[in-house]
Amino acid sequence: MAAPVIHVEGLVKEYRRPRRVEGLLGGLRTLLTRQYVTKRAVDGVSFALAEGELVGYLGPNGAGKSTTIKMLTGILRPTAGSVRVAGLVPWRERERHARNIGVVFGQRTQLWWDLPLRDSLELIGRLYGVEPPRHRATTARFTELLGLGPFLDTPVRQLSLGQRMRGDLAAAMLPEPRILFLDEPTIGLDVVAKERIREFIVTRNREDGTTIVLTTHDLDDVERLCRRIVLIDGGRVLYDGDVARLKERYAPHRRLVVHLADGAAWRGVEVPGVGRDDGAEDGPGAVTLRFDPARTQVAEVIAAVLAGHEVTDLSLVEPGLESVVHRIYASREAA
Ligand SMILES: Nc1ncnc2c1ncn2[C@@H]1O[C@H](COP(=O)(O)OP(=O)(O)OP(=O)(O)O)[C@@H](O)[C@H]1O
Repeated sequence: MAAPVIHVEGLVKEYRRPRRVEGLLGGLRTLLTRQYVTKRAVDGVSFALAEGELVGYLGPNGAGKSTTIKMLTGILRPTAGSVRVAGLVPWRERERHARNIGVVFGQRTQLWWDLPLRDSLELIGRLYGVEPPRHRATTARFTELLGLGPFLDTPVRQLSLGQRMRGDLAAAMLPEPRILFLDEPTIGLDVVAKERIREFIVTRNREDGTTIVLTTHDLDDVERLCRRIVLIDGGRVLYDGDVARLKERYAPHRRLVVHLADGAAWRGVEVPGVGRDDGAEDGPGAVTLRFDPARTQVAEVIAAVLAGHEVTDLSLVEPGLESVVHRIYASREAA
């Protein structure tokens, strides 16, 4: 990898909270004795991102995602470990760092609540000192791509969540940052708004080479946008790599759904390693087979099915990321 644009090494963040003792006397004791409980939210996370990567940073609730992002954006100072983003230490060189990054938090807005969206975008250009002609051109391009036109003159407080999110994304990208942090950018949006936002993210990454770190619980976002994911739980990295390889590792099987012609009976297939999928909820006239594509070729399975049956339809089902990730979380909980 060329020199990474984000380099995280042994990152640790501990939160310290006063230990609470119940009751009035307990409250007094809390104040007097000042005992603390320490919560290690991030526990030795390391990863490196090359310029232009688009990575999903995933994990269940409380895994430590937001805490990591807060350290990468310079909001929080780590307890231990190191972070460099575009060569800077985020919490130490906050102002210079802020010029390199864009941040969108799905639940909050950075737009001016009382101003029309158009004015917010204009102000951002001035704040970041973007040359006016360039700013006008970028605003026009993003207005078109994100469909902002119909509500540019509406005060931000009157925008729907989907409209506001599109406005927030435009605002974050107008200064053309090298790195974009997106925290749940599609939360609560309808499918059309989600798609528009995903398209915009992909385009910024491909066309402008923006490095993007995406935190989301929506695995459709990840399937659509990311080749690589970093999966964390309990503050530690569980997996870092290709989405495709993750599926191969945790869900190696494929499924072939066979729809039999009216009245045809299922007589089975004699191919080693191919069997009926016990977990599948087959409707009438449908049979689901399960096989490992590393051992058995799909063409072989199909040929065997067709040789012994009259079939109206066949469909091959790839494992979804959702089921793979659920399986990983569940195996962690059971451990
Ligand atoms: N300010 C804080 N003080 C104390 N503990 C905190 C604080 N912020 C987060 N935590 C704890 O740190 C852990 C990690 O929290 P974090 O918000 O980073 O998780 P997350 O992966 O972003 O979760 P979610 O998906 O629910 O947003 C959790 O156990 C959380 O309760």
